[in-house]
Amino acid sequence: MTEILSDSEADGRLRTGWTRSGAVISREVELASFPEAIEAVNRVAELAEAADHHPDIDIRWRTLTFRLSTHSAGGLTAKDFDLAAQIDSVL
Ligand SMILES: C[C@H](O)[C@H](O)[C@H]1CNC2=NC(N)=NC(=O)C2=N1
Repeated sequence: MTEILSDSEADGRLRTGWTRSGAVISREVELASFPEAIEAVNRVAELAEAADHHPDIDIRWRTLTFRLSTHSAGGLTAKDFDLAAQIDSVL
């Protein structure tokens, strides 16, 4: 069972570009074009499958929003911050 992080633990792990709202962390990013945004989504999808942890993804033309929370645990866990770091590495 993955442990839920306290608010202060979560804030301490928050990466630049990400914000926390309750039990969710999110990052918005604007790519150069719609096809580039879709390619970015595909890179994130590969990472998510490998990690068996999946972000909610909002696609609006070339702006993407990634939201992470560990639904099964009902809060933020290390899995969210690990995947956030991986997402950053492919954007
Ligand atoms: C069995 C499998 O580990 C779970 O269904 C995973 C899949 N991806 C997931 N992704 C996210 N964001 N939260 C989860 O709780 C979750 N659970």
